Amino acid sequence: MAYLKVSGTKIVDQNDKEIILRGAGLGGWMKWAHVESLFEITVDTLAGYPGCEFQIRAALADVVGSEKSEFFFDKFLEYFFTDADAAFFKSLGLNCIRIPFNYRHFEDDMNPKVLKPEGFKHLDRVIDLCAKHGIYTILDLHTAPGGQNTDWHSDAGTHIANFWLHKDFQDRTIWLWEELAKHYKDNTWIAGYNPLNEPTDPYQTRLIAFYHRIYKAIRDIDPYHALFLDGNTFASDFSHFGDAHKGWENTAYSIHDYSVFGFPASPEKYVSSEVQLKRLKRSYLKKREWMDQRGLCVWNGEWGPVYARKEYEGELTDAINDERFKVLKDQLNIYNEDRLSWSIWLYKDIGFQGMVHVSRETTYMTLFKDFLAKKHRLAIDAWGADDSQIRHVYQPLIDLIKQEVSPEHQNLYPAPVWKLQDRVGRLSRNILVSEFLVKEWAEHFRGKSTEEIDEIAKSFSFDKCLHRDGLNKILTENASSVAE
Ligand SMILES: O[C@@H]1[C@@H](O)[C@H](O[C@@H]2CO[C@@H](O[C@@H]3CO[C@@H](O)[C@H](O)[C@H]3O)[C@H](O)[C@H]2O)OC[C@H]1O
Repeated sequence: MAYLKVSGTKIVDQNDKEIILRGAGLGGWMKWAHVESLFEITVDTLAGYPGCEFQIRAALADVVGSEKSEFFFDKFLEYFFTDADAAFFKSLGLNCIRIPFNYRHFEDDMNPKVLKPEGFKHLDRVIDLCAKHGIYTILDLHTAPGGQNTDWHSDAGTHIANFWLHKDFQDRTIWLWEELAKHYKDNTWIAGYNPLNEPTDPYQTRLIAFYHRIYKAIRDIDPYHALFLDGNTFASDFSHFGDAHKGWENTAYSIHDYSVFGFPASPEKYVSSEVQLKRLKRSYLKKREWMDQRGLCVWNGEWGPVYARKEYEGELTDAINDERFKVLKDQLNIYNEDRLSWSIWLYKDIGFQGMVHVSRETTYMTLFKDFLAKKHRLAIDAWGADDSQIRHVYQPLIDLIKQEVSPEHQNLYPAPVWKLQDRVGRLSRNILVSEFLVKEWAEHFRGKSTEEIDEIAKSFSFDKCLHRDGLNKILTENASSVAE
């Protein structure tokens, strides 16, 4: 087998046959995002933890000691994706998994530029499992040193994307990709590298300069794999890329096409009206405009609605989710017309967005039941959250800023993606309140034996997961459907 490559607007195999990559992101695995699964403490669908991954890891080590803590995380990584997951994924007709990972698996901040070989243990395992089932993978550096974006998933503990302010963080990232390229350059099941998830560079130009550097660094070692470059401002904006693409071969460009209609913050009920469909399409076309003007290849690296849960949304759950499925189908219709490759967010979590999710009956979910309910009530995972129960608490702060700050200074970058209320939500809930809950999350493990900790981690294994059948059916129906 040979490498996939980018040819014009398409991804093709060695015979120049078009390969449309359709699959999902493995969020919440080698990079945690609260909502995603383990901790859903802040927002990543991982695991339901609060705060940032590094805070959670430290808090668990404080409570159970570093040996048991490492044991837990290792087991979590193992159970989270096994042969059964790969077989199931493939059975849906999907062919690609985007694997987000945190740089901390490979490098310690206190020992910079010294490779932790153990970082490859699970990444290699999952890439190989996928290959065994005929699934391509795309490696996504979701969390770079210093934080390449303003959100919790860059694991920086702050909303300042320091990656853009310290050359040292950028140098370390270049170094890491060189190590990854050395390790993976011969692996043809890897469809490509996605060097930086959702950058937010307020000045735009530093991102392009960084992409030139990373392109050269990777290409010097690995001339084979395709690169998937995210646009600025959470993969939504290529307006400052100019002619930069002329220096980059075998490169696709990644948009993240989340629609507000798929979230609790939707301004209205989604009914697939003509006006709504136009809005859905307009926002998608705007993100890919720069590529379309130049005949470049587009990959939708993240998208997808979030879902209501019976334990929180009660009787409204099914109606809400039917609406979200409508958004999903309408997005897919648009993508099919363009023969678009996509990676929905995400494969597995604790019930927010995943194609499969950990059952409420498992040890992890039982242990954290009340904690997760509190997190949900406090809406500390600001992204995708329903903040209706606590909005009144933060509204005075928003009003104060509106009253005291002149309108032209109220919308700070990453505006317009972050509006004033989003910024207040991220800083006050996602960062501040979350920080207070990190220790409470870790305390659930106090006194647990190694066997008990293993059982908690096992909650994430495929056989303990429920399937979001509505979502999976729609994905299967669209896995290979394209306009001729
Ligand atoms: O780790 C993932 C992370 O990559 C993902 O990032 C968020 C993506 O959405 C961004 O907001 C959207 C921007 O476009 C608007 O049109 C949408 O309405 C917004 O939802 C957000 O700022 C990013 O953090 O989120 C999920 C994480 O688990």
